[in-house]
Amino acid sequence: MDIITIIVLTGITNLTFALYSWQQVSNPESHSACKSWAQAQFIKAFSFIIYAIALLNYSDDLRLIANILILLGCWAEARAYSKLAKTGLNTAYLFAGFILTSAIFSFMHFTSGSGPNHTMIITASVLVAVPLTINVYALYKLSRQHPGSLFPKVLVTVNAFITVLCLVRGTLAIGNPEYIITQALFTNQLFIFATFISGLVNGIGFIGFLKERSDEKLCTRANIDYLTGIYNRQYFEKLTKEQLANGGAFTLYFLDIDSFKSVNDRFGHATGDEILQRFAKLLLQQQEQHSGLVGRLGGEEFGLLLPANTNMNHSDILKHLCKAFAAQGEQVIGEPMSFSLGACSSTEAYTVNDLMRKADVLLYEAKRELYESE
Ligand SMILES: Nc1nc2c(ncn2[C@@H]2O[C@H](COP(=O)(O)OP(=O)(O)OP(=O)(O)O)[C@@H](O)[C@H]2O)c(=O)[nH]1
Repeated sequence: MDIITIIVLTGITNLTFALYSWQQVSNPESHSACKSWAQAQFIKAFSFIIYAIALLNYSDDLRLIANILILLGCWAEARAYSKLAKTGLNTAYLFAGFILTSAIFSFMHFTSGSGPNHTMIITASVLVAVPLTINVYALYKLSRQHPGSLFPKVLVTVNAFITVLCLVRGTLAIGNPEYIITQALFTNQLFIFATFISGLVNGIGFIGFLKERSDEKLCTRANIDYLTGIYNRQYFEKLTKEQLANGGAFTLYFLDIDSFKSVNDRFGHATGDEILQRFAKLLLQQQEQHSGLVGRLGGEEFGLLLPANTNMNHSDILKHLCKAFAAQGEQVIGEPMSFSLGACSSTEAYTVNDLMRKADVLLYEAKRELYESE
């Protein structure tokens, strides 16, 4: 296929990906890197179209502009991948990289003689390989962060491939005046075609990864209690059921904050919310320390599942929780807070419903005793 046709096709591919990811920017589940990536694709699409026009019109000035835009697009893409993988690479450094590579490119452009020539192929190939190497680094980090996902692996492979291809192309052009972009050399055509295919795979990989992440976020959100950030009743029940089905030995505790209505009535709903959040935080600490499981069952009622073989006695864990919650109450409302509990061991129930019902009955009895003693 003709080189200019492939360049135009590459531009159209970039434009399609740019429009798609730009549309995703408003999706609340989407990643902030989506916007940077869309910007990079717009710049690349524009630059390839300009490049094709420059070659058709034999315009050196347009070719310079197109090449600088290609460099900008590549650095913008490196910025998007750096954001995605949280490499910590500052945008200012990446922008400085763009300015430096553009300055080198412009200098080579004006000193290498008119028209497309092999010196410019060497220069462009080496300079574009710099942001591409940053892409490879960022995407390698991303694939380490998401070992279960195929998309970062595809992205790192395709970016590594195109980086090597750039360097091979640059090396082939050294000392070979025949090597000009418009020449129908097989390796030249192959390079342009490989760029097109890589751009295609790159876009599919990025969009696939974004989609996977947003699905994951939605799924997590559906399982999390909005106020406290811990599992909601439905998911807590599901995980408890799984533990029971797997023959796990544990005790399920139902914890209910005492006189919570009066906190709302006296100090306001926002203070009540804060108490709930602080209690959930204390429970989360127990989950982490003792490989347990916590969830908000509704209102001011929480579930805590502790494995039978914790490194600390269950009653000591609960005493510690009581003390910590009383202290939180002192801090927020100037009075100690307390909770009542009901418990059921996995050896005393066959189904999760049975387990929860037994814990609930004991919790109800504990509450009754509390009111009788007051
Ligand atoms: N601030 C706040 N209050 C909530 C939330 N969900 C439920 N509540 C309130 O929690 C209160 C629960 O009242 P009760 O069931 O009587 O609980 P209590 O006052 O702790 O009484 P006992 O459980 O019997 O000790 C109600 O006033 C609900 O409006 C929430 O998300 N935030």
